[in-house]
Amino acid sequence: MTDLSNSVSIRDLSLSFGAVTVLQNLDLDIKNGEFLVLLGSSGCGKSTLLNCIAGLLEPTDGQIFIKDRNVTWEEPKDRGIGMVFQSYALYPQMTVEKNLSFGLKVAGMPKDEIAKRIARASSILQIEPLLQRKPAALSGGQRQRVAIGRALVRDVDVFLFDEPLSNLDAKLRSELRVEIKRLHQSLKNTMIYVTHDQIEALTLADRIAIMKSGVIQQLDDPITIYNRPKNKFVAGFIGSPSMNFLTGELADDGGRTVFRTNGTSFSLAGYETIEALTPGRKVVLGVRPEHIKVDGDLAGEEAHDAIVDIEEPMGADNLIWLKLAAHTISVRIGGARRYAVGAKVRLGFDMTMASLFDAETEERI
Ligand SMILES: Nc1ncnc2c1ncn2[C@@H]1O[C@H](COP(=O)(O)OP(=O)(O)OP(=O)(O)O)[C@@H](O)[C@H]1O
Repeated sequence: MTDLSNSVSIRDLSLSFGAVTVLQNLDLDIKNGEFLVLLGSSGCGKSTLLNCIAGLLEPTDGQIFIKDRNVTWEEPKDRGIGMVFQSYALYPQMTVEKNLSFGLKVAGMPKDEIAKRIARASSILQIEPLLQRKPAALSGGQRQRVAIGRALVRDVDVFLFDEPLSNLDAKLRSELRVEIKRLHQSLKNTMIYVTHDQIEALTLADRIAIMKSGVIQQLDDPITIYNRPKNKFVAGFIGSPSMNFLTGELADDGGRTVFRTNGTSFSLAGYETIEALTPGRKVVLGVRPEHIKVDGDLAGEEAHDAIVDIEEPMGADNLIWLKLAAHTISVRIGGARRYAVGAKVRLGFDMTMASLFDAETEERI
């Protein structure tokens, strides 16, 4: 049976650097074996939160529990965590093997146990052929594997990753991403992973915590975050190109409420039973590029006139940017379908997949 108790619990955590408050009264529970991604743009406080869990920063207030033990004031080495940084942080003068064994030796672990752990970690990470090399003779991807190995040999409860793939080129990044996922599937340890890369977050996470200005905006599984974003910030942060936002208002159209912008009306499928849809309310309609259909597939559906502005063919997909009244809209269609710039087309919005936000609070309706 899966153990659903918490691995890491953060209670009422606050941290300020002098007058600058980075985290304020933050609560977060991470389950045993969970892969939790802290996602947010630069400066939102995700590294600060990770460093508090690691014990590299002292919180101003609040508590941190790992496996039900209050570790708020414990040394990093006593917390049962292993940390992997963006910068690898390997000892340049030591071989890979020494880099892996050093911490264990200092802790007084018997030689044969150290050898066993290095053999296991280097087999999992496929770095056996590199053990006698020094870091300077390794590629970035290999160095990061060794850095992960150093956390692995310590046999920790919780792995903490701080943007571990940011220094690698795009191809290597996607390869190592798959390996980290595989590592989690086989080890089943709790992993907390900081990134600003939404693809890493969507592909790796069991749950994503999206942060803005030190506050968790939404904590959910990737599909929920993608399809039912809690507010306009989350909706716009996840998804590339970004969700289309149309500002307008609700209006009464012969007894049913519709969304109206620049004289165009959109029926609100899926929202029929929501009482908050008062005519006159200012709202923002959010629709992802893949939830808009173009021409052909529109038999009998509500359609809106638009003009093709720019085409961005991307191989498997074709991204087209269109002018719809005063709005610029992006639509993702199959790569084989091409449109001439200036072409007049008709768009169908899949309103069952759309999101409505209050224009003022930006919260989901
Ligand atoms: N020692 C410090 N003194 C003052 N302010 C700091 C200090 N360390 C971090 N900050 C501030 O705290 C905020 C959060 O920083 P943090 O590094 O946690 O952000 P982040 O989301 O991880 O961003 P990045 O991805 O750029 O690392 C930032 O505004 C930063 O300038």
